[in-house]
Amino acid sequence: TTPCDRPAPPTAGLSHDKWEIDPSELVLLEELGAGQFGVVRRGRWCGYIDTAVKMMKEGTMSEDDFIEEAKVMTKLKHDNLVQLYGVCSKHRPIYIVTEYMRHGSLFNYLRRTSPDQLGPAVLLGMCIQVCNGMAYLEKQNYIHRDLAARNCLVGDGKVVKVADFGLARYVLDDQYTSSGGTKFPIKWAPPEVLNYTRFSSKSDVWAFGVLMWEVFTCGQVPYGRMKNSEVVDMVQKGQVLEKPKGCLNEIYSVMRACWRHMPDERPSFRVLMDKLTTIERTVL
Ligand SMILES: CN1CCN(C(=O)c2ccc(Nc3nc(-c4cccc(NC(=O)c5ccc(C(C)(C)C)cc5)c4)cn4ccnc34)cc2)CC1
Repeated sequence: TTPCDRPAPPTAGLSHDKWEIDPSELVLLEELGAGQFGVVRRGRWCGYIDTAVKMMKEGTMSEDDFIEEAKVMTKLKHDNLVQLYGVCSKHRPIYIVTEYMRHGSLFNYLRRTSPDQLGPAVLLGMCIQVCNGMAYLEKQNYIHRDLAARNCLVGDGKVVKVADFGLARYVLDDQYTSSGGTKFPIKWAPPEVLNYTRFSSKSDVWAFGVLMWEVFTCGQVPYGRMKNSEVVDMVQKGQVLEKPKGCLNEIYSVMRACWRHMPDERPSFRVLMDKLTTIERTVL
């Protein structure tokens, strides 16, 4: 069903798949950047809804599998998830249409915003918002597979939302999908993913710990300029990221809990929400 106020034709309910967007309802505007799949542009839908439109470069993703999954993704609704509005899949390249987030990725926002605007309370608030979105995905038994500050987005009023959840499953580039590949997000991966590619909500928790480190360092790159192979050795040996400068011990302890070697010993996102909101309420 289209939000364009034109009354949908009587057959719409039957033939029209509600996750399918009619490209004639979309006006494409400026380019926002390029990612794993190609160009992303801002768009206007039905003349009034701001959107981000990923134009999927041919051969970069398994399109039919993704279009099947899009039906499920459009049902995932939470204030801290970037909402998938739908897809334009009747032409090539296919478009993935989501809500628009005006300030871009959390990673770039942290690096470009002056530190006085990023006090501990603001940084903790950002982590809590990501944790909230991830706790909803965990409850839906939905694994992100590439949680990182680059895959979270910032909107009006410093709202932070998790983007591109589950999309990693449809990338065809094996430099990205295999843990030995040059584009695999090694620095956000726990031992069981490095060794067995075993993804779970507990591997998302490990990545969330690294995201917390990215936030409390205001956008530094984890493990600096270390090579992927050196990071793998370090993680296998149980060495983890150091406490960011000025980061409260209570907050660093939560990061450390996310980096426990055994997945089952890591807290769930539900438990992380309680830990982080308790710190916010009592310490900050
Ligand atoms: C004042 N500043 C000026 C500069 N600036 C911007 O240009 C800017 C403003 C808004 C932006 N918003 C969005 N940008 C994007 C965007 C832009 C470029 C690339 C991407 N990401 C991708 O294309 C992408 C991400 C992840 C993945 C895998 C599957 C690997 C996980 C594959 C592909 C997203 C998506 N969005 C979804 C909702 N809102 C946005 C992005 C950039 C930010 C504000």
